[in-house]
Amino acid sequence: MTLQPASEKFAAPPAALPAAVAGASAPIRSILEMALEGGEVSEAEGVELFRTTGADAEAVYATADELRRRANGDHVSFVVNRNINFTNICYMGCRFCGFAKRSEDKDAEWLEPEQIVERAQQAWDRGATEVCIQGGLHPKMEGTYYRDIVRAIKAALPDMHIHAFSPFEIWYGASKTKMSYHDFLADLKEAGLGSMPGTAAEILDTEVRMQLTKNKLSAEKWVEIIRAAHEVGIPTTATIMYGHIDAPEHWAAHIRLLRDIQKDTGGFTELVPLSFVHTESPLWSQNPDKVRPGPTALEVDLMHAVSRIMLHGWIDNIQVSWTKLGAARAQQMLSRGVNDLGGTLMNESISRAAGSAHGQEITARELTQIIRAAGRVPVRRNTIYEIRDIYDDHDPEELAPLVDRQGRNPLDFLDMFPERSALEAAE
Ligand SMILES: C[S@@+](CC[C@H](N)C(=O)[O-])C[C@H]1O[C@@H](n2cnc3c(N)ncnc32)[C@H](O)[C@@H]1O
Ligand SMILES: Nc1c(NC[C@H](O)[C@H](O)[C@H](O)CO)[nH]c(=O)[nH]c1=O
Ligand SMILES: N[C@@H](Cc1ccc(O)cc1)C(=O)O
Ligand code: SF4
Repeated sequence: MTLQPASEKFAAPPAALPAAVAGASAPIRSILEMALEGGEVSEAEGVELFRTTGADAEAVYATADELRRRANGDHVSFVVNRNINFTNICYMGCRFCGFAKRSEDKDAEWLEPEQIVERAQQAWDRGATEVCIQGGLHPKMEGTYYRDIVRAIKAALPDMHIHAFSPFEIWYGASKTKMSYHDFLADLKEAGLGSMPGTAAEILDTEVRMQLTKNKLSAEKWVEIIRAAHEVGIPTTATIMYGHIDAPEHWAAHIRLLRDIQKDTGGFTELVPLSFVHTESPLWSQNPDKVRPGPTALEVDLMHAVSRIMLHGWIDNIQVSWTKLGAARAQQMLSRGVNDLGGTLMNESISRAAGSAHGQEITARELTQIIRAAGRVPVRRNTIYEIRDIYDDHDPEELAPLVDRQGRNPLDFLDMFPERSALEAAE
């Protein structure tokens, strides 16, 4: 991989301890001081940090904020992208998922390659640099469909970055075509796949996965596919879906596992903590006594902060998901170790299907306002975190104009998407 471990990019400058660390209890203070001196937080120490409250939790946030500042400075990034969920037809039966439908359901969807290309073209015309493509595991789909999608988009839009297909989809395509993960991935890369979402990770623990997904894609297979992707030169994101039947022990083990992989491959671009959205999730509605309705506010704060601390020097981009948390909470996460607000998305549907009400899209203008209001500098990036624009003019009225490829401001004409307006009107 060409991606360089962040530890080599940023030597840890000795700095004064954040004041809040002094207010922590002795055991927490010693873990945080060690982390601030460049030490590595172990899995057991991670669990301790996840269990903090009050002044201890404040010290964890201050440490995360300091490490974020050392790694990313004042920049907070985002990418202009569009989600294309080419089908929601899926029979895998993951119990947390509100997105999957059966073929006969009235809201079942299937997009042909021409329709996918049309959406990618509209996104390109609005200034998107990435399409983020994921779908259900349709029972009648050919394993070669994944490659067909990539080829069709690249033929029309050679410069569009294709960020697509979770390890679960790769497992499905490789099984259907009877190819090894390595060969299947190399084939996709050759067709033009740029990177992969590290979804389907959920909680990388066998017992938890038995209850969430009947272990259809095991933790070991998720890791094997991610390692194979990094090996063939496909970077991936990393995710953790938390706040259901999981506990701090699972979170610390999950994050340590991601760190171990990163030490070998350098292939992760970012971690995206995904709060479990319970409202329309069968997992919750069928077991409201045993399943938590998503993480508490404290858990959300700690997830972002402890991830930053445990991954420091290895995965230095911590993304908050505005679609799970909404804009206001996403902004608060900027003081919990977060340096990235993810994508504009244009058509978010997975969180919506699970009951989330934060809309299908956020404009780049809204993102820049959120970032500025937090006293940081908005930065537009591409998928692999190369900086494209820095909006360091702090007068909001004099924003550097964000202009699409036809010279229009792509951020202010949402009515170009009739399906969005119709859905939003129906809410
Ligand atoms: C819906 S799947 C689509 C791709 C592919 N079918 C898969 O499972 O990997 C993508 C991801 O959405 C997330 N997701 C699904 N339902 C969710 C929910 N109720 N709350 C939070 N995240 C959810 C999970 O992390 C899942 O891996
Ligand atoms: N957090 C969510 C994302 N994040 C992914 C980004 O939008 C982007 O694709 C990635 O950072 C690579 O550049 N996407 C979703 O669809 N839903 C989320 O909740
Ligand atoms: N975070 C994923 C994308 C994603 C996350 C959550 C979702 O519900 C859907 C998609 C990525 O790597 O790009
Ligand atoms: S999470 Fe993915 S694989 Fe599982 S049911 Fe939902 S769409 Fe299907």
